[in-house]
Amino acid sequence: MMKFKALAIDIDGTITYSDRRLHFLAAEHLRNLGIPVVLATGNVLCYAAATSKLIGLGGKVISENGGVISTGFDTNPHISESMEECEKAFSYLSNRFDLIRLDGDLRKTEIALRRNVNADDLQASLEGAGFYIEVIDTQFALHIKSKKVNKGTGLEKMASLMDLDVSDFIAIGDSVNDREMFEVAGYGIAVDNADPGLKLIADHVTSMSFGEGTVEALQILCRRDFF
Ligand SMILES: O=C(O)COP(=O)(O)O
Ligand SMILES: [Mg+2]
Repeated sequence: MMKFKALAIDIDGTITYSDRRLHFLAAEHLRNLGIPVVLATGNVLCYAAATSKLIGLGGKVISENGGVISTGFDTNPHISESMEECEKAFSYLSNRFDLIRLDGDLRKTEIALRRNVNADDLQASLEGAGFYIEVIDTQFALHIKSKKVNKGTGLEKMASLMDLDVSDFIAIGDSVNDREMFEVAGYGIAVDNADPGLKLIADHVTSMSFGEGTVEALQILCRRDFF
């Protein structure tokens, strides 16, 4: 059995309850795992970094769906150049839909929206408009994001910064924005509340949901010596 060297794990819907409250037992299991743990989220850097600090992890985070990557607290993040096209797509869509932006000016590389409109309708409206942009729904927010940037490209970048191969990682997640991370990691685990499409590409699906699913996954990984 190949030994994995690190874990990349989603935040919302994976180490939380359904209402985004942190699942303390999942956090404790992550803290005691004994290998590097990278938090990978669609949320902003300060959210990801604070979560890493409060859990007791080392500050390695992938935020904004791979757009902003940090290898530790108080280090300069790696920021993708994708906000300009997202802003153009947002302006184009704002003329057609009632869009409500989230996170104010905290976001550097993509735009998050309240889920008051349907992502598929926004995506359909962009077809033929010449944007290399996608609109995804994570069940927590809509994201207007570059197709060039995702948690998979973020994990590849993080792996190279950690002198690891991306296949050295196990990935755990719940949503459509975890797909590319599963595609590049060596092993992918979906919690039971996960998006059906993510479950189809996962190597394992837990029987439990949300944070309980992550506790179940980490117990299995440790019991079967995956690390
Ligand atoms: O920011 C979101 O929409 C969801 O965040 P997540 O990637 O941590 O689940
Ligand atoms: Mg999630």
